[in-house]
Amino acid sequence: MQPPLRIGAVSYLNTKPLVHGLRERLGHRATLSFNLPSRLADDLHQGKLDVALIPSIEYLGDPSYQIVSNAVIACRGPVWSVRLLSRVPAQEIRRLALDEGSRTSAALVQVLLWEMYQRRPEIVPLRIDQSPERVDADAVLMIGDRAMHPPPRYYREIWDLGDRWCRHCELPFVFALWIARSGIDASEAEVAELSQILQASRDQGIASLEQIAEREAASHGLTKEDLHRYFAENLHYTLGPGEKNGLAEFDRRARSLDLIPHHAPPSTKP
Ligand SMILES: C=C(O[C@@H]1C=C(C(=O)O)C=C[C@H]1O)C(=O)O
Repeated sequence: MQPPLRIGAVSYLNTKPLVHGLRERLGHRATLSFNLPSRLADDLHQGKLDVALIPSIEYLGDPSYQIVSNAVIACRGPVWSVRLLSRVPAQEIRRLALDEGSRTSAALVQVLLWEMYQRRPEIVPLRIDQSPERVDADAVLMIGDRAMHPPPRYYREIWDLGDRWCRHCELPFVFALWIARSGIDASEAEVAELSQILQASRDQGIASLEQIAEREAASHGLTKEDLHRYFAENLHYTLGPGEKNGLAEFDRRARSLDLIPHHAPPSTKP
């Protein structure tokens, strides 16, 4: 019998509607684990996962990667959970701290700063356990659950990067996609079946947004109304023609700044 596929999903609230009932649907076919987007990307690349919900820029950086579902994390306007917090006017940012969990938004903020102000700030990391107050930088990019709470101090400018991109380009933005690496131990029929399962979980999740919001809100310090609005109005979960155009546009702009990762092939893939 072939070993179960190893599937990795993002550990943030934004992914709850995509993984609704997923474990049950997968049964013995696959294992499901959760992690930060950047770690999922590294684990997929190193062959520690077979399929994962990874940052879109990582997909753009590896031509051998295959999209396995039209279930995605995207937005068509303000996204709420991807924010630039700047202590200085954005055109004066010299040192920028990037959330360690991010790859796509980390590139997106650099694309926007370049296109709007011709600025290429020095980049430093914002560790996952580090508060934005404690980093020595003019501005901080934060994503995921921690970016959803009001920042604890005064910032000169706060950007919602979903909103900024959508207004700048008049296109949706795709943050993450379900990707299979090449060489996995699964037939085409099994990948097609997985694709159906991921879509069914998304569809079921979208039909259960109130229930998910009710279940998750309090433990994340949010009201169920706000969390429901995040799922229903900020996030968009289907890769349609607009999202594909947005992804192609992001590819072009990030590539022109050399922000697409160049992956050397890993020496051994287990
Ligand atoms: C909207 C979000 O999308 C995410 C942003 C990602 C990135 O910046 O690399 C990757 C996966 C998504 O979880 C968010 O995390 O808030």
